[in-house]
Amino acid sequence: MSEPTAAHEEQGAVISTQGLTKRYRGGQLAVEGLDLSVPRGSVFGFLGPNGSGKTTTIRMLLGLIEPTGGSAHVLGEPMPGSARRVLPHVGALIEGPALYGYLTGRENLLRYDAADPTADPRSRAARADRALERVGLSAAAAKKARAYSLGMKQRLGLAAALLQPRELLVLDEPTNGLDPQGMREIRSLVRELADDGITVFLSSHLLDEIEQVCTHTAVMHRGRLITQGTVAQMSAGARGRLAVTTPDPGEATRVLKEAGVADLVTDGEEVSGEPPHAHELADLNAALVRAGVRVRAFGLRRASLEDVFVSLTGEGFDVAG
Ligand SMILES: Nc1ncnc2c1ncn2[C@@H]1O[C@H](COP(=O)(O)OP(=O)(O)OP(=O)(O)O)[C@@H](O)[C@H]1O
Repeated sequence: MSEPTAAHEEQGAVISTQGLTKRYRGGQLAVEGLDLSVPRGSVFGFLGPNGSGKTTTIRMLLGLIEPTGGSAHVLGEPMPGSARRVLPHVGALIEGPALYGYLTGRENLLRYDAADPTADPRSRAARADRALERVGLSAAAAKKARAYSLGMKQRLGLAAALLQPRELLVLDEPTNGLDPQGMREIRSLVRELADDGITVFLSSHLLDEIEQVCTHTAVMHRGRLITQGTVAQMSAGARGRLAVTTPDPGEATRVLKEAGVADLVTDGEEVSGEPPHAHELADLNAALVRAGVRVRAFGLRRASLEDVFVSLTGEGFDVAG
């Protein structure tokens, strides 16, 4: 087994990949030349439409499949070569947890714990109870898992991933299929885990989810990385849109067009467009008022990750890869 590669951890990267590539046997190039760097302590959102290569990347990071090119380091060690040493420090939840419906939540956790050869049986019950408490399932611990909602099942899966202390949690689409309440629960749980110092790497095809919970993000498109950085940097990098709310959208559109505002879109009482570089926003507002347009609200809307994606790929976010 090789020694930890200090260089990767020195940079503070919990996950780093260099030219990571996967071509499936059928010839499908699922991931191509991926250079990823996940800082320690981040909540890292791995974002991309369905089919963009997220699950394939996660499976390579966890050593479940071999890359066909490039390399990956997790916790400073090469994967899949050091999987046996690395994986005990990594909690993972991919493709929903495997649960026995006829067992209670607590019994399911005891089973998971018993499957871990390094777990001391004498402290098993205490570990299961602590994990249940951490994910807010103590009150439902004695219920059969088949009576759990999807959100509760997902939290039980997280509890299983948290039986041992972890440095890194890898979650593949953790809120997929959940109702809004279930989504909120998982998101707040992710924030709590991050506050406890665990680095969280989660994949999602939901832009607002990444904006709500993540500090950093990497955006995939057709197997390639198109950008990565902090969520704040990314939104700041893309230009926001000028948005005017008015009961006179027709007249507002005319005035704004004359003032050089491009890509004007009217949606009910809101007119939005690309703010012109040369213009002071105050002058635009003054022009509207001079023309008799009644302005209810006027301002720049922060760019969303969707704006970033569209500006980088020229495609909407709903594309199937
Ligand atoms: N075992 C496999 N054999 C062949 N092709 C595969 C295999 N698994 C995935 N692919 C293909 O690789 C590409 C990337 O798939 P992947 O599942 O990694 O994307 P994803 O971003 O995770 O999407 P989703 O959210 O839909 O799972 C897709 O075109 C998919 O059809």
